[in-house]
Amino acid sequence: MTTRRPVLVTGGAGFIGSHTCKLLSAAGYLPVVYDNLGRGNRKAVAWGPLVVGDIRDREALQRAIGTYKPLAVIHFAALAYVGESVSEPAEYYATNVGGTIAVLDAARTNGIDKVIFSSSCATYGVPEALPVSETSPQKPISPYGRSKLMGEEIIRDYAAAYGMKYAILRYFNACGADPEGELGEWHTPETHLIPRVLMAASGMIEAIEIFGTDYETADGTCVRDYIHVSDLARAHLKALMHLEVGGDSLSVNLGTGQGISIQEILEAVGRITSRPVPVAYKPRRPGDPAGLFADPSLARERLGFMAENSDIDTIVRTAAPFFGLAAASMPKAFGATSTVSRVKRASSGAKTTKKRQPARLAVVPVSTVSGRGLAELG
Ligand SMILES: O=c1ccn([C@@H]2O[C@H](COP(=O)(O)OP(=O)(O)O[C@H]3OC[C@@H](O)[C@H](O)[C@H]3O)[C@@H](O)[C@H]2O)c(=O)[nH]1
Repeated sequence: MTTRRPVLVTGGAGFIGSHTCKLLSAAGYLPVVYDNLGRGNRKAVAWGPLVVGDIRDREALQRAIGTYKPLAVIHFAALAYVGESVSEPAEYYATNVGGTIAVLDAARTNGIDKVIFSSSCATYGVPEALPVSETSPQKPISPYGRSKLMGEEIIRDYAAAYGMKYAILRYFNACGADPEGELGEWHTPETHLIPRVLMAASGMIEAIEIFGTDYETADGTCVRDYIHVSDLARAHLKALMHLEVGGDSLSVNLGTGQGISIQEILEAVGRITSRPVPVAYKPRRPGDPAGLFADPSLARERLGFMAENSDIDTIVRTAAPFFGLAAASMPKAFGATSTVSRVKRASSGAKTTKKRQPARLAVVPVSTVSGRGLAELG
């Protein structure tokens, strides 16, 4: 039996971390999860040991690294709610900046020279142009986004001074769930759009609140770049293998390059789950850019990474069972071609070029629904 090579995965009990651990294990690594379980889930740690510890606890980090001698650190652990970061900046800077420094110090003092860091499209703030490339100015507009940008800058300084190599991965909107049904998205509280739409479809919440229908987008709702968590996991594996063979440090976007509107997600959930989706229209949420999607070409060039399972049908079909919803039909195989193409735009206000199969359910477009009270889609 071959010995699996250990990798320390901070935040490995969380959404993206746990999916990455599953893939790391399949690829022959031993994911050693280091997580304080504050927002992670013990049950999501199934592919290697769990060390319960906080990233701000330098002694506990030293002990974990001393015990397992990982070849690299994948640093997911962070607080990641934009809104909460505005009301609790101290927590965000202590965890996301202070914790990152502690993780980097533990790595470098133990001779670990490979670090993969979870960054975010939130570091770009409101983009000046779309798609957002890595050369776009990073001007975050929330403490969360600033804490991630600070993490990036600290990693780059450490790499220059201490001979470390890094992969900084800027996620766009992570979503979906393990296609084998072993893992899902379970943030507490859940604030992200797709899980909340599924919660509304399953009756777990009264309605999905939609924040703004008057954006300068094709249908008035915000456009985002939703990338399947299994694609994100694969990008981490590629980044790790890139660093292991001596590849240079890199900072890349992880997105699909294509935007999809909230309205299109409502339609997809209604169609795929055959459930009505109660909607409550609300004013815009402060700090939301109208459109945000990635230029994904650098990740393709540097890592050979492209999103393969991030069409909206696959995202909804894999996420739905986690909310007690049966998808009307499951994908033939993970990676099956979507029946719904994504909306491609040169800018958030540009016209759409979409090719859709007719929805099985009558769907009420946002523009024809009263902006007040509850409306039902599907
Ligand atoms: O209940 C909801 C939730 C979200 N939304 C809208 O749906 C879109 C997506 O919102 P989400 O909260 O899921 O995701 P966001 O785009 O705000 O940020 C997400 O991606 C970037 C990461 O760095 C952040 O950590 C993550 O929260 C936004 O336009 C938001 O206003 C709703 O209309 N209703």
